Amino acid sequence: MSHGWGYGPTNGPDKWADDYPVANGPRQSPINIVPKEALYDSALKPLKLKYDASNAKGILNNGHSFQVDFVDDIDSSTLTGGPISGTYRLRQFHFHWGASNDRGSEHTVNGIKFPCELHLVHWNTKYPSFGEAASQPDGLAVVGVFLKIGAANPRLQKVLDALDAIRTKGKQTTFPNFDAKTLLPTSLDYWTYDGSLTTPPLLESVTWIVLKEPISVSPAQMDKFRSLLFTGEGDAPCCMVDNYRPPQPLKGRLVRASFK
Ligand SMILES: NS(=O)(=O)NCC1=CS(=O)(=O)c2ccccc21
Ligand SMILES: [Zn+2]
Repeated sequence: MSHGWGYGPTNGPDKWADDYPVANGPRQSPINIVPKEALYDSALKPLKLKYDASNAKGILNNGHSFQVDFVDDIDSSTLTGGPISGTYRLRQFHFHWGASNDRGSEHTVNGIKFPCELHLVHWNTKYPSFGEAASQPDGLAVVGVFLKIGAANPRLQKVLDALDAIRTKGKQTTFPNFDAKTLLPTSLDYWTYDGSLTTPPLLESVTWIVLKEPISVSPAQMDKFRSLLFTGEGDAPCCMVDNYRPPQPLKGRLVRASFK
C-alpha cells in the first residue's frame, strides 16, 4: 500500500497483508464464534474488572476509530482473573461500527454481525510498557462487547456527546472522570481465544475475551458514531463507517467458554 492502511477499496483489510504479512498468520482476529463448537472450561475464572473513573484522560479521533485513553502508569484500572494470569492495565477503549445496522462488529456469532463492537484494551504489567507488551504473545487482553439495537444506552451517551468535538482525524479533547465499567453488560460470561490486534500492525499478542451478553444502542445513537470522519479538517470528508475487519480463519484454534 503506497498510502496508510484504512478500510477503503484500495487500503482495506484485503490489502493489509501487503505491508503487514502477519495478516495471514496463525492467530489472527477477529473470528466467527460458533457457541456449539466452543469448549466449556470450568477452570476459567470469573473476570475481575476494577476501573477507576479518575484514570480517564482524553478522547481522540485517530482516523480509524475514536478512542478513550486512560492513565496506565499505576495498577488503578485493571483486569485480572478470567483466562489471564497476572494483572493487565486498561489502556484505552474504542469501537468498530457499520454504515448500517446490519453490520459493524468484528467478531460474529454463528455468522451474525452486530451493528457495533466495543474493545477495552489492556496490557500485561509483567512487561515494562504497553509497546513492549504489544509485541509479546501474552502481552494484551482485549475485552469485546457487542452492541445490539434497542433502547438508547444512557451510559454510552456520555461518550457520544463528546464526538462533536473530535469530528475529524487527529482531533482530541479531555474526557475526565469516566467509569468504563458502566459500558459492560450485567453478565460477564465470555468466550476466549488467542488472537491478534484487528488493525495494523495486527500483532499476535491478544488474549481475546468476548462477552456473550450485548449492551444496547439505539438507532439514533448509531447515527452519532457515523457522524465522525476518517478524514482530517480541510480534507474531502469521508464518513467513519465500516471500520471493521471481517472474521479471519480459525486455523485450528480452540475457543473456550466460561459458561455452559
Ligand atoms: N481492534 S484492536 O483493539 O485489536 N486494535 C486497535 C488497537 C488497540 S491498541 O491500542 O492496542 C493498538 C495499538 C496499535 C495499533 C492498534 C491498536
Ligand atoms: Zn478494536
